[in-house]
Amino acid sequence: MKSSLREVHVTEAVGMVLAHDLTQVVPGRFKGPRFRKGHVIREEDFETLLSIGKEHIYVMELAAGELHENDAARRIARAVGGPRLTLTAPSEGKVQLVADGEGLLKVDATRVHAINEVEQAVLSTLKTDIPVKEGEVVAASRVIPLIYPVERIEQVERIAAGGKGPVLEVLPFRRLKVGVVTTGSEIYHGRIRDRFGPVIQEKLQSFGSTVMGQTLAGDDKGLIQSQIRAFVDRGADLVLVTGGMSVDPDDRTPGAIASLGAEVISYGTPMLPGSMLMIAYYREIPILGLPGCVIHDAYTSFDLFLPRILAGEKVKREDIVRLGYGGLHSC
Ligand SMILES: Nc1nc2c(c(=O)[nH]1)N[C@H]1C(S)=C(S)[C@@H](COP(=O)(O)OP(=O)(O)OC[C@H]3O[C@@H](n4cnc5c(N)ncnc54)[C@H](O)[C@@H]3O)O[C@H]1N2
Ligand code: MOO
Repeated sequence: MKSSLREVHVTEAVGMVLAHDLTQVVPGRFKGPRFRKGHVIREEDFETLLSIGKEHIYVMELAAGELHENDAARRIARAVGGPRLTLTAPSEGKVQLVADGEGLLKVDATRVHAINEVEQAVLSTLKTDIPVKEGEVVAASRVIPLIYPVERIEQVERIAAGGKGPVLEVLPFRRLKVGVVTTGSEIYHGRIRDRFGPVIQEKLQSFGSTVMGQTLAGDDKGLIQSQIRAFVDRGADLVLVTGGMSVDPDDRTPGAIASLGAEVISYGTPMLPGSMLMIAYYREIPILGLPGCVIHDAYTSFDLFLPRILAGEKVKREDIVRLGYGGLHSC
């Protein structure tokens, strides 16, 4: 049997039950459901219904193998939503996935693309690897028609289940102890005031991590190395080395980190600002060489990688290489 969708003029529809949400748009003031699915039409609704362009309403009977848009949207959202995500109730046929707490959003773009290949299924997400806050909407699902074939939803469900882990999830941030080694003879000798410390302190604090200490190393390679080692020995989960990242002969940070015996993932990142960033691992602890721009630019390559490190991910060479495309922010 095929579903039936019978059209009834609003003035004839008193006592009938709405089959879907009806949207009102008042530009600049309101966009949302004016009447909800399940609402029983009353005479006093006529004027409003006609003013939002609804001369007819629909009486719907679903056949076997068919789903109401709300149920279809709910099933897509359930199929893709992983840990630390909650679903909202459908509204205007749309279900939202909301972060339960702050963390790093992971989205499997390949499966999102495959799901959107399914005719008239919609899964719209934020981009992967961004930090999200508690209560933030990270994705939404819906289908375009009011009545949707169940076999297409089953196709969506197969795609969602056919990969490693969920399509979407939020990884919690770990609370790290962070050591800061500040290079530069101008800081060491007190010629200028250090401006890295406060910036780093604030960024880490906003993620719930703490700076366990900051030491000054001048431009002395041996001192930079011993201070990094000392932080690692004292249990640092991350060491940030500030300044001295450019090509000047007395900029010693990259050389100091490399000759520690650290595994250097990259010195140089195709994102601006932050192209002189260095990422290395020493005894499994991430060591980041931070360029001067971190002091004055609100969003650099450091801000892109920090949330991933806080979520416990190890940065790989390919993560860095891929940053160039779309990586020009400001410089
Ligand atoms: N010839 C080239 N020049 C530069 C290149 C390049 O590839 N070739 N890259 C540019 C980019 S991009 C950046 S970013 C900077 C990297 O600078 P550094 O990280 O080496 O920073 P410094 O040279 O040590 O200092 C630059 C500037 O910032 C002041 N500074 C440093 N540390 C602190 C601190 N803790 N508190 C306050 N101020 C600090 C320092 O005194 C300098 O004035 O290189 C570009 N140049
Ligand atoms: O590391 Mo540099 O900003 O690209 O500012």
